This record gives sequence, structure tokens and C-alpha cells, in this order.
Amino acid sequence: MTNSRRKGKRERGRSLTVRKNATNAREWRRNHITASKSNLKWWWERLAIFGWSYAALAASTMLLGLSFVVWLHMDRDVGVTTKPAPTKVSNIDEMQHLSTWSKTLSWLDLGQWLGYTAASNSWSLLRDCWIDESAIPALLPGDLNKLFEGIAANYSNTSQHRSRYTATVHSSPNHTSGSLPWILTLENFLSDDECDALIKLGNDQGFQRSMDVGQPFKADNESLGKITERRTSASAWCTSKSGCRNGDVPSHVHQRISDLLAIPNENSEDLQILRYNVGQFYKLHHDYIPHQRTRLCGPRILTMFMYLSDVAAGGETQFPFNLRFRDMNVTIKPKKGTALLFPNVIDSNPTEADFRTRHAALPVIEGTKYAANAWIHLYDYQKAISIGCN
Ligand SMILES: O=C(O)CCC(=O)C(=O)O
Ligand SMILES: [Fe+2]
Repeated sequence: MTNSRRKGKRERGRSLTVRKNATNAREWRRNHITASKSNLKWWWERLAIFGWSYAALAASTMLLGLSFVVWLHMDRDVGVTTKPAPTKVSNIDEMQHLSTWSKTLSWLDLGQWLGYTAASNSWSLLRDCWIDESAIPALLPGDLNKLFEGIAANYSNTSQHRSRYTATVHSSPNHTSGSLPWILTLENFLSDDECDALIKLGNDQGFQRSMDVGQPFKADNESLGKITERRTSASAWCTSKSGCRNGDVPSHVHQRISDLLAIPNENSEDLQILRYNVGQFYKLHHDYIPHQRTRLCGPRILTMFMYLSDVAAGGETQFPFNLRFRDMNVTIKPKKGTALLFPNVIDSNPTEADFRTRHAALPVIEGTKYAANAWIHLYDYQKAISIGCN
């Protein structure tokens, strides 16, 4: 693609966001940044007053945070159970067992979460990765609900909108049992040919063992994570660096997502193409990465998960959300061309994680599951990754 075409696209994307109320955006951004920065200022002022004693304190806190992360990464199972995933399910009891299996959550998850946040905030202090004060967020408080309401209304079976894809709402704040997070699917979001082309691109790039959400210190997508027993699939990134992202199908898919969400496609990570063989899974997790909250790219606000194949049995995406809260056992069966869309943040503050959208990929029982992730950030992700600040 020529530079001018790319620039044109970028500007079209930006104008979508700029159409949102820019004054409110700036005000909200200012408050948000002032809140994070005043904290920083407070430390720097104390540092000036008490000199090196504070520097020593800061250094030891950082060391403590880093050793905590090292300790968490020591070679042991961070998943919940070492029980091998069932490879054959022949009756309903065993299916029931899978549902319970995906709900388990380790205390180590919480420990990791705290460790990463502490250590990576220290890391951000050392690098110029802080969010840019002039950047306009893709969502303001209250926009998330409007976005989902709009998609649900405009793409429903009954709407006037003549689109090739249709939306089905699986969970929403308007649910009869009380306020639940939005989870919706868009059937026929991708054509069969597009699915096949993405699978081929995955094969061309080379599938490698998938990483779990992890290390905040690495600059590129390939290393933003770690191998754990919680995630056993294989993945391939369709990056700009390899030329994959700018290819016909990936660029159309990014543009389609950007048009649907009215969020510039630079806010999207590269497509992560996934392959699950029989028995492979991704245990209960959340897509929000805590350290990104204060970084240039901002957090992952939305997950667009596209199924590239049908799966004969198993491989469902399950959202249990039952712990101490209202029940919400949503299970999505993979269907070639269907896209699953859900938020990772809350409507009232798009920088805060919405833990109700924890989810798991159940083990594939028969067949091969292919899928692709597009994670959408609050700010320009492509700019952030280009300078190693994701
Ligand atoms: O494979 C699935 O159904 C979900 C995958 C997932 O949650 C992820 O890749 O973050
Ligand atoms: Fe996920």
C-alpha cells in the first residue's frame, strides 16, 4: 500500500474518533492523566525534600516488585490444575465437568496481577511510555454501552440495516436477571474465503506455542507473554513488520472492525491467529493487561474474537462469571465466520477492567479450531508498539 493511501486511511480512522465530543474527551483525559500524574508529582516533590533516602526507598520498592515477579515466574505451574485436558467426551456428565473445570481460578493469578502492576509501573517511570496527554481516547465514560447498543440495534436480524453480518446478544446490561456485561456475536462477519486466507497466513507465518498474558517488559508482540500450562494452543501474529497486516484480507478485516466500532484501526493489535488441536485449551483468564493502563496504548478495551473454522466437538468459548455475583454462564460454540465481541473494561471508566468478562477456551474434543484475536486499545497501539511501549 502506498504511503498516501495508508495516510488517507489513518486520517479517515482518526476522523471517526474526532467526531466524538473532543472537548469532553480532552477534559476527561486531563482529569485521568492529572490523577495518574499527580501521584508521580507527589513522589518527585518528596524526593526533592528528603533527597536520597527517598531514592533508596523507591529503588528497594522496585527491587521488591521485580523479585516478586521473578518469584512468580519460577519454573512451576501457574495454572490451577495439572490435570490433563480430557480429549474425548462422550456424555453429558463429562460436558458438565468441562464447565466446572473452566471456572477454577488460582490465587496465583491475583498475585501475578499485583506483581505485574507494581513492577511495570516502576518500569514506565524509567521509560517515556506514559500516555500522551493530547491523545483522544477511543471511548469516554458511557460510550461503551452506546457502542454495543448501536451494534445490537443496527445489526440485528430485524433492523433495516442491510449488512452481510447479523448480531446476536448473549448478555447485556439490560438482561432480566440484572446488569451483565455485553457479549455479542456477529454471524458472517468473515466470509469462508477470508477465514481460509487467514488460516493460510497463520501457516505461512508459522504457528508457535501460544503465550499467556504476561511479561510487561518486552517490546514486541511475540514476546509479550510466557508459556504456561494454562494455554496450550499455537498462534501466529500477522504483523506489519512481516508484511502480513497490510495484505488484502488482514487489512480488510481490520478496516471492517474499525468501521463497526468507529475506532481507528491503529488502535488494534495485529491479528493473532490461533490453532487448537484436540485437547488444547486456554483456561480461565482475562484479556485486560494491567500495566497498559498507564501506557501510551492504554488498556485493551475490547476483544474481537473471530472463529475461522467450525469445530466438530468442544472448543467453545465460555464466560462463567458466577463467583459471588449474578450468574452468567454464556458458552459460544465456534462457527466459521462468526465474530465474538466483548468488553474488557467497564462502561463508567474505560480504563478499569471488567472482571465479569473472564473467559476460557474449552478443550477441543474433535476437529481443529482456528480463530483470530483482534484486541482493541483505548489509544493508538501501533504507535506504542513501534517504540516498544506496549
Ligand atoms: O479460543 C477461544 O475461544 C478464546 C481465546 C481467548 O480467550 C484468547 O485468545 O484470549
Ligand atoms: Fe481471551
